[in-house]
Amino acid sequence: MTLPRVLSIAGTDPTGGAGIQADLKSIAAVGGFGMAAVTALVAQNTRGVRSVHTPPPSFLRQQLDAVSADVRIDAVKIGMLGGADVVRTVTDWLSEAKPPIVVLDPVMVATSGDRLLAKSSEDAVRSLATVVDLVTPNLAELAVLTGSAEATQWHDALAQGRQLADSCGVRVLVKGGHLGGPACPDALISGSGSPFVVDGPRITATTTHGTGCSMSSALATLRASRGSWEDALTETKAWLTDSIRHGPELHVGSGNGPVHHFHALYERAGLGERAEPGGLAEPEPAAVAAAPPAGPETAALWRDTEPVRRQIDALDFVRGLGDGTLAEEHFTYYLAQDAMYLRDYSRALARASQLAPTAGEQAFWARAACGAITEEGELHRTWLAGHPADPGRGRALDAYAGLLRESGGTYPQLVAAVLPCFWIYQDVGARLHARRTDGHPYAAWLDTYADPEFAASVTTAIGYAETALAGAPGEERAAAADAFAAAASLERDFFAAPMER
Ligand SMILES: Nc1ncnc2c1ncn2[C@@H]1O[C@H](COP(=O)(O)OP(=O)(O)OP(=O)(O)O)[C@@H](O)[C@H]1O
Ligand SMILES: Cc1ncc(COP(=O)(O)O)c(N)n1
Repeated sequence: MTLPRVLSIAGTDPTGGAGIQADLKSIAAVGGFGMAAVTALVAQNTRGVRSVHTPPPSFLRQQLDAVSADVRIDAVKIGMLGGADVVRTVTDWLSEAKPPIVVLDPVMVATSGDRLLAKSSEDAVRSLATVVDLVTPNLAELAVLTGSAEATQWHDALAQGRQLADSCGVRVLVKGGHLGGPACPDALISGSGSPFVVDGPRITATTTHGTGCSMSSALATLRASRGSWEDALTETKAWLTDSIRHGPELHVGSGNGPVHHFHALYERAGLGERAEPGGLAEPEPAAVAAAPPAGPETAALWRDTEPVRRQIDALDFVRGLGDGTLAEEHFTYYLAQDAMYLRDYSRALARASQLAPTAGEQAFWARAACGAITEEGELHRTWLAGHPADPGRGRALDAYAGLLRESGGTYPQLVAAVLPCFWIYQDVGARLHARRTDGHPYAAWLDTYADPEFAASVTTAIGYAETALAGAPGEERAAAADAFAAAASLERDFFAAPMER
């Protein structure tokens, strides 16, 4: 049988993990012949997007016509479109070329948090969704397409998928990649039948750059060769899960790395780094790495606080917390202060939710505000129940609470002020956790801050900070950078306080 000839219409990623480069690898990996028409040239890497160059839509049309005039196209995958005139060009071409299978991955925002579709073009993408066979939004894109808040629960995501399927008369793939928890389900929703759900484990690796691109092109290819969407999804899911799992073997980039599209082929050929004997080890080191910056703004914040972060690492308190030699008296004092801090911190997060410009950010900060006093607070309540202490508010605590109160003037400043408590904690927690020994006395603390779910929310917070800072006027941006630096120093003082009393 002829290999399916599959055309990707998408943007580029020069690091090869997302966009057209990922599409071509996916199509080849699952048994198709890949072709590509470029919508936009994107200067990006595994850490984020730097800039986008969009050639005239008439030139995209020439590319599309050149392909359809010569090649019988078995399936099309559409990815990044960038703007409404590009969406129109693709829609017009589809109505003339009439490819038999069309999958639309409605790319709007990259994993790094950078926008890849102008906000004003969201309606155009919604109309394009009515003329394709399958739409594969992630949870944030599903929320935009249905005009809802981003789903945090699987059943809400399914309800939004159903809403989109009904309103656009299209088949929808609801993807659980952005949900918390150990599972990563995906579901096909169409017509009035029940969803076709394929379960998969969540891999604790950061190699998830381009998963949406890879998935949609593999689905287009396998739908063409297998003949049913259900079979295509089942096969795509198994292949993609393994590709994410093997991603860390590639060592590409320091941000969210690519998946290993050809892991099975390379393994058979004995190429590249091999999986651990005895099976595929969960990539622990990737799971405990510090979250990367989301772009130039957060990269600058992180770089400028390096000296303070080194001081934190050198503190006796932090060293003792890491190797378990810290006296209980100091840990108890620290946790008692931290329990009070979390109440203040939660109020600052709630204020960030109040000022948030988008519903997604509003929900995220509100959840974080709640989590600070419920989940994180639980750790404190459990320890302090067995180690009663009533030390009163220390100086470092008051200074930190003061900074959080005073930084509430603008959204970028407030987000910058709350960010170190996410980012530095995850960085310190993850590195200490990596050296954690059995029977460690402070294991519960280390586990909380090295948790992949916490790491995911840190990445989200960094992404929101990047967007807020990038869009802020110069003066606000400077105030935000000051707030981040001040909060980082107060993190250091807070860790130093128990032993300096
Ligand atoms: N950590 C993970 N472990 C296992 N599967 C994952 C993980 N992250 C994403 N996936 C899977 O990858 C596919 C793409 O889902 P996701 O929700 O990440 O899409 P996306 O956000 O569009 O992707 P992209 O990161 O390219 O924008 C889905 O099948 C999802 O279940
Ligand atoms: C050209 C292009 N298309 C799509 C994505 C989304 O992929 P991700 O969300 O994994 O960054 C991207 N980064 N670049």
